[in-house]
Amino acid sequence: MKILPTSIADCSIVELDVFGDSRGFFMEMYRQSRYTEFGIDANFVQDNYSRSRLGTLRGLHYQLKNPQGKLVQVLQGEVYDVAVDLREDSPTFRQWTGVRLNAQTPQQLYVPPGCAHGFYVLSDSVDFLYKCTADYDAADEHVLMWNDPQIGIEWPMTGDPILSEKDKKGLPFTECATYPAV
Ligand SMILES: Cc1cn([C@H]2C[C@H](O)[C@@H](COP(=O)(O)OP(=O)(O)O[C@H]3O[C@@H](C)C(=O)[C@@H](O)[C@H]3O)O2)c(=O)[nH]c1=O
Repeated sequence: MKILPTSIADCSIVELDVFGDSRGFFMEMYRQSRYTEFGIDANFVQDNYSRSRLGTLRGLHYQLKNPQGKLVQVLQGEVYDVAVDLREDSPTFRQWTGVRLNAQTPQQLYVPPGCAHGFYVLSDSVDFLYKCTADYDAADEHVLMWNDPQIGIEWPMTGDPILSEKDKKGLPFTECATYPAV
């Protein structure tokens, strides 16, 4: 296992060890003690699985009162995965990072609490699995507009993305509540 930094503070790429043999392969997808040892000291309480079709964009989501750290991974297909730092006291406040995640490369992205998260689907379909450090709370969910010009995410996209009704109503950064400095 290896941890690679991204341009966002505390947001890291996790490279997983894969053990291949004549039967196929084996990999550990999460072991709390190892992640803690490697600096991802998180207590995950919920696992989510979604399937999305080509051209779908989910996000950019965050919970304000109960922020969720997320450990995300693609089981089938490929996405462009994005985190936007909304922590006012972070050195990378207002910045974004994007990483291609696919099933062929055994990688995860750890998105710390205090970031908005979203992904864009680059393959015919995507199976997306992720762990969260806080329970989902629909009443606490906020959506940052995926194409906010002030954030300026460079999505590798052609044409208009497929969005949920909720994500179509995402707010521009200037109207989004952020995480105050503590
Ligand atoms: C996220 C979530 C949704 N749901 C329900 C609510 C709704 O009826 C249905 C679909 O929800 P959504 O449209 O919000 O699903 P989705 O757009 O996939 O939401 C997810 O997007 C990615 C980018 C994230 O970062 C996640 O944290 C999560 O917000 O599933 C739950 O029951 N539990 C959950 O944890």
